[in-house]
Amino acid sequence: MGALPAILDPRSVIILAGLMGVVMALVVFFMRRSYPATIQGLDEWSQAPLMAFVSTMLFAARGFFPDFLTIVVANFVLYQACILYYAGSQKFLLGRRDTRGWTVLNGCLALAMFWFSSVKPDFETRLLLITLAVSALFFFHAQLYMRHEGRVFGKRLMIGLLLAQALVAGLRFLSVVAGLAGSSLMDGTWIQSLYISMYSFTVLLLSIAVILMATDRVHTEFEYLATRDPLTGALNRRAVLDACGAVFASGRRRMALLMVDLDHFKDINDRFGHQMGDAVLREAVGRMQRAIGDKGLLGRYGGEEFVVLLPDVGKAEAMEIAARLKQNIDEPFPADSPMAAVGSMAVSIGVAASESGMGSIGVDDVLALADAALYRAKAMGRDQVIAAA
Ligand SMILES: Nc1nc2c(ncn2[C@@H]2O[C@H](COP(=O)(O)OP(=O)(O)OP(=O)(O)O)[C@@H](O)[C@H]2O)c(=O)[nH]1
Repeated sequence: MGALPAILDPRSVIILAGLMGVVMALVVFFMRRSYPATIQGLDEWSQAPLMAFVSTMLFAARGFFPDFLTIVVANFVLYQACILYYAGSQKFLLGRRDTRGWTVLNGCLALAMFWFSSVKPDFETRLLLITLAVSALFFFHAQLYMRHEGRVFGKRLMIGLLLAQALVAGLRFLSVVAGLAGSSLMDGTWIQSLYISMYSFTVLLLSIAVILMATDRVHTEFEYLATRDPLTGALNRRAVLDACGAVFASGRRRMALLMVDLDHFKDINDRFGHQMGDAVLREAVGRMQRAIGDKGLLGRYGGEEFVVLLPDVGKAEAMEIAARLKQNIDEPFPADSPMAAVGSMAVSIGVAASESGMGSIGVDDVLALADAALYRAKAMGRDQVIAAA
């Protein structure tokens, strides 16, 4: 079996894989420069293929350079490249990296490679050790993504690649156990060719997966920025009006809108400063979100005025939600809160709801109805919920 003819010349494949790695490293490097700093991991992901390139050049020089370089250093650098890919994923997914354990393992591997190449040369044992270590690292790497899986194609591609790589390394390990290892890296056994070809494709596809994931993240961040109020994180006016328009266009029978305005907010600014006012606004939004839950959307209409869009909610439930919202806002600030000096907030709410469809009435008309109810709430002394006529 080990004597099956080579499908591909291992040395050419190794050099080609390394060159592909360099091209991909450059692509990720230039991406990193134009992407926002919030997209983490690109540094590691652009360095990893370069390291892989160095290691492949060393592997390809087997027979020309001393064994220490083409075995001990080459394997060390290759494993370090795999660790860097993993570190990039940790930063991308978790915002921090910790690969110390894997680096220590790599140090031990290097010692073993030295022992089994210079002191007691044994190709099979070297192969057993490195394939086991590679398989374990790729498996752990895949697991990291499985714990953070999203519906993003890049992530799924990443998981597929990492598992395939772990599997091929595992197969190569078993081939050694079964005595099919060949006698050196340049032996063209089928499993050797599979392993090396798989590796070269992985270098290319890993970088593509990385580019897909980072691009998707940038897209999500920009979308978030374009639709959110930067101070409070609530939807901005345009986004909430768009959402209202979409709900109206869907022809639902039941829906409700709340217009919410903090009472005497100017006093808070005047007495405690604008920054305290900002903190109070953020706190108010958090409390309102808790009252709304997944029943609807909250948008900042302007200043200290908010809109709550409640699709599929009738008048009675809208009044309940408004009451809960007011109750949450009324809750005094705890003594240990940075806003304790303010004491508490109050809010006025106007509610417009429909049980039987809006007929020819448009978004603007319903907003005007809710606004008129809010105006009445203010006129009647504030701190209350009023339903539109
Ligand atoms: N801190 C802070 N203040 C804001 C922001 N946007 C608007 N304001 C302030 O909100 C205040 C709103 O004042 P008014 O419209 O008089 O409303 P009010 O004092 O709440 O009075 P009523 O609504 O009538 O109860 C103004 O002083 C604005 O400067 C913001 O983003 N941060």
